[in-house]
Order: sequence, then C-alpha cells, then structure tokens
Amino acid sequence: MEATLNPPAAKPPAKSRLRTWGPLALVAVLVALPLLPLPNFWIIQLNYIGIYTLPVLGLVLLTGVGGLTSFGQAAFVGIGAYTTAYLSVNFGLSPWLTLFVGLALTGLSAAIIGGITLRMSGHYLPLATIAWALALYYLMGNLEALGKYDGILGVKGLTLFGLEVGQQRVFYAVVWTFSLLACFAVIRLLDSRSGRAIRSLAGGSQMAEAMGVNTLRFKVGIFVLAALLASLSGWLFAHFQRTVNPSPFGLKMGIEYLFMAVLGGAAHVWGAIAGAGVVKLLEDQLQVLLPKLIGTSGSYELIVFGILIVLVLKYLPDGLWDFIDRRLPRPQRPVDWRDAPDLPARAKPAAGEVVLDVQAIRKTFGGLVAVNDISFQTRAGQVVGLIGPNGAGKSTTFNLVTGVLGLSGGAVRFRGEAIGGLSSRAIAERGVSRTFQHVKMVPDMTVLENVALGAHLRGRKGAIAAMLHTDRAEERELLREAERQLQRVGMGDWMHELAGNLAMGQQRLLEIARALCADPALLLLDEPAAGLRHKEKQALADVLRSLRASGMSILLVEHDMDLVMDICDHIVVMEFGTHLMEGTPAEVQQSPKVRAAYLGTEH
Ligand SMILES: Nc1ncnc2c1ncn2[C@@H]1O[C@H](COP(=O)(O)OP(=O)(O)OP(=O)(O)O)[C@@H](O)[C@H]1O
Repeated sequence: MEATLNPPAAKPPAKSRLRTWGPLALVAVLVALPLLPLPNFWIIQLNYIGIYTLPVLGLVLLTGVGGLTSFGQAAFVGIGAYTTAYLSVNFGLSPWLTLFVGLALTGLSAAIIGGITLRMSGHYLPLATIAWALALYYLMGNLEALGKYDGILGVKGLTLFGLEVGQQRVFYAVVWTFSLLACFAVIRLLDSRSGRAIRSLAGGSQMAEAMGVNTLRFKVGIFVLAALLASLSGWLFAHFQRTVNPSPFGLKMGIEYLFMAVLGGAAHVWGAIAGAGVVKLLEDQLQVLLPKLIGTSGSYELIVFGILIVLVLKYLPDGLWDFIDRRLPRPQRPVDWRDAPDLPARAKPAAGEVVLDVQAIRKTFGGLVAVNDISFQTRAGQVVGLIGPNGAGKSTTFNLVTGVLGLSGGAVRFRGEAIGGLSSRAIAERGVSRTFQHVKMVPDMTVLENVALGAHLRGRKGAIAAMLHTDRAEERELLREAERQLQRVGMGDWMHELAGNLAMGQQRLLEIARALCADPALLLLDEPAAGLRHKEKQALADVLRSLRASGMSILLVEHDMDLVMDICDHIVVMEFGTHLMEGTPAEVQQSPKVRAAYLGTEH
C-alpha cells in the first residue's frame, strides 16, 4: 500500500525565521565587537569566554542532550593544555602540531575512560567522573616532568602565517573562529541520523536499541567529542596564558563548567556561549566586589554561585537560553526531500510464509515462571493476537521475542533463523520492529524526526559526515521515508509538531510509523489501543488492516477485546504464564475456559 504525499508544506511565517536569524545576529555581534574601540580588558574577557565555550559546548552535547553527567570536563582541558605546553617548551614543536597530538591523546584517554565508565548508570557515572577527574588532577600535580604543582612556564604564544596571535584582537579572531565553528558543527550533528540517535539516549536505551541504535557506541562517541572540544580549549588556554599548572583543570573547574552549561541552557548549543559569558563576567565582578563588601579576600564568589545554582535549578531548570528560545516562534523545517529516491527495502516473505516461530519459550524470575512453554506462529499477512488477564505473561513473551529479556528455555525463530539470545538491536536488524506499552519517544524532537529514528539502520552516514554536511542526500532519503510512513498511518499533517505535544492516540500512531520506517517483516504492537478514544481505536484498526493487506505480519498484545476480535486472524490466550488455548476470534469468544480466565472462575 503506497500513500500519496501531501502538497508541500506552507512556508513558515516571516517571524518564525527569528530563530534562524538569532544565531546569525550573535555571530554578527561577535564579529563587530573587536572592531569597536573596546578596552583590551574586555577583549581579553571575551577571549576567556570563547575558551570556556568549547568545554561547555561539550557538556551541552554530553549532559544536556545525551543525559550523561560529567564533572571531569576540566581534566580533558588539562590534557590538551599540558600536551602542548610540554611538547612546545621541551621539544620546540609547533603548537599547530601539538594541537593534534593533544587531540589524539585526549581522544584516546576519553575512549578508554568512557568505554569503562559509560556502562554505569544512575549516580555511578557522575561519581566515576569525579574519581577520574581527581586522579588526573593529582597526576598533573605530582609528575616531575610536568613541573608538579608549579606547572610549566614559558609557553609561547601562537603564530599564524608568521603573525603573532598575541592575547588580544588576533587571538579573539582565532578563538571565536574555533568556538563558532564548533557550535555550528554540533548543530549540524544534532540535526542528522547520528543526532537523532544521540537525542534518544537521555530517555534510556530500550527504545533506541530497539530502533537499532548502538547506544554504548553513541555514548562513548559524544563523550570523546566533548573531550576533544575540551582539549582544543586547553590548547588555546595554554598559548593564551603562556603557562599551565593543575589548578584550572581540577574538580572545582569541572563543576564550574557544568554550572555554565546548566545556567546557559544545557540542551541548547547557544546556551554554551550564554553560560560561559554570564559566569565569567559575574565571577570577575564578584571577585572585585565581594572582598570589598566583606572586608577580607577569599573566593566568596563560590558562595554566590552555590546560591545561584539552587535558584537556577528551581526557577530556570532549562537555563537562560531556553527562557529566550521558548519565546521565539519555532521555525518549520523546509521540506526538501520529496524528490529523494526510495531507501532500499528488504526482501519480504511470501504471503502465508511462517515469519515468527515461537517454540516452547520459558522465562523464570527467581521462583516465578512468568512464561511457561509457550508456542505459536505468525505468518506473513496475518494478525496474531496475544491475550490474557493481567500478569498472564504477554509482555514478557513480547520481550523474549524482541530480545529485551533472555530466554530461560525454548527457541524463537524469525524467518527460519534462531534469534533467541540475540540483542534487541540484532533482532531489529533482521526485520523485527516494535512499539511500547508505555509510549517511548523523544518529546522535544518533531514527529518527523522521531519517526526518522526508526530508519536508523537504513542509513550509513555518521557524525563526521553530519558535521561536514556531506550526509544531506541520505538525510533527504530518510526524511522522505519518515514522511511516507507518517502518511501511511494518517499522521502526515503532524510531522512538524513536537512529539511531546501529541495526544495519546497520535503518540501511538507515531510509534507505529517509527516501527514501519525500519522496513520490518514482523511488527510487534504492545497494547496499541491503551488510552485511545473510540474514534482513535477505529483509526488504529484501519491502519492495522491496511498493513495486513500489504503483507505485514503483526503480533498484537492487547486488552481491548473489541479491537482484538475485530482485527485478529488468530488468537493465542495465556493465563498464569501458560498457553490456555488458541484459535480464531469466534473460537476464542465461545471458549468457556477463556471466559472463566477473564472472570476469574474455576475451569
Ligand atoms: N522483571 C521481572 N521481574 C520479576 N517478575 C516479573 C518481571 N517482569 C514480569 N514479571 C512477572 O511476570 C508475570 C507476567 O508479567 P507480564 O508483565 O508479562 O504480564 P502481562 O500479561 O503482560 O500483564 P499486563 O497485561 O498487566 O501487562 C507477572 O507476575 C509479573 O509480576
């Protein structure tokens, strides 16, 4: 069944382009500032803000978008700074060479540290970042070769085409070129196949893995990228300050970077500049003002920062940039994919062919046998219903088929291949796609982007291609497919809406469109009618009928008996983890055993 595409979306109203102009205005201001007769003090302050923007941008990606909290960003700034200082002072190497050595060293350290710590979740990850941040700090402070706590003095300034970069206006041009390029690269990254995968990480790995996203690889990837941005900042810092010692790379600074990200707006790229700017300027003013007020010198600004963190978390939890951003109209993505070619599709099973063959599967949780030797089959072009009272073991069966849970016994074959024991990502790769009992989506991505996440495995372009914008042809193919599947479930008019704004019925259709984007041969729907109104259920039944007509094999777990009896070709009934009976809807309806199971009477 092919759907026709909507006419091109209307052009966004003029005022909605404010967001597109906003960053350009920011760039224009940054270009104009050094041309103004500003005192050098202010240029130097702006240079610090540019240097701080880079590690904070890394935290926007890692913490704000990816949901991974790190206190260790300053340590990576230190690796970049110490590498260039050590090599340029002791071996006379060019800073332009040591930059790459620093990046390589940082990337390697981050890949090793990330590979170990990013498997942790909850509080363990931030605690682990504190541990290795402290370890790196004490390493820098105790190594003889790095000058212990005195550090390395006499680092030379940068030169560019024989020109002294110095610490003022030319340095300003260099630092802000790097910072702005990094901002635009991260924006491009987030608006891509890899970006959608990264944006799905914060919601937990189950949905992302079911869409074929290798979540650990993406977590390590953004951790390394954040560390590389920090390393670049360290390189600039060393040649700006002309000296390095451990104190700017300790845990205190790691916390300060995190504060900059939270204050600026941890999920917004431009929030990195806002956060770095406000904290740096505030810190300078407070360092002068507070000792005068209190009468003794000391780091009193830290007390103010502590109070500010509490206030920001309470009143502006999404930061300063979010406060502005929410007041600007949201620009609509220009529709440029309608003439893109089709994505390659997998060979589908012939009508009536056995797609899923479940043989005596079993799952035990301690002493409880949640699924007890359940067997059934689904064929191409057939809707099989899996029903039973609460706690019967339906969701567990579903999770065994999709690889979320491991089998305690039995076998699952998909198109003849044993898939029991494979990860949910590997099962998704083979053509099994699913929806969730409790809808899992990325609320601050558009409907179209959420659905395009389902086509993750059908694209190849990675993060570097996204940052260089060489992924656009593939991106158009993915977005075209996403729109096609949205049309297929009747949601084409909603593609530009934020997924978080949808009603429950639409969210469930979004999940079906996302699952279809993977080009599956078997679709598993976990209670798709839960929370839907009558009309929405009818729309859902129409969609399922048309999918069946297109040859799709569907396994449906559902409590809504009207829908089940209306749509299913074959029904498997479970009770207390066991197979109660199976048959056509009419046979199931007439079964006294089934009625007794639902009414809770003996049979
Ligand atoms: N991770 C788990 N650990 C321990 N017990 C579990 C786990 N998951 C499910 N169970 C138990 O297994 C049994 C079957 O649960 P399951 O969620 O599969 O039933 P269900 O038929 O899907 O129920 P519902 O219709 O309420 O969703 C229940 O007794 C449940 O408490």
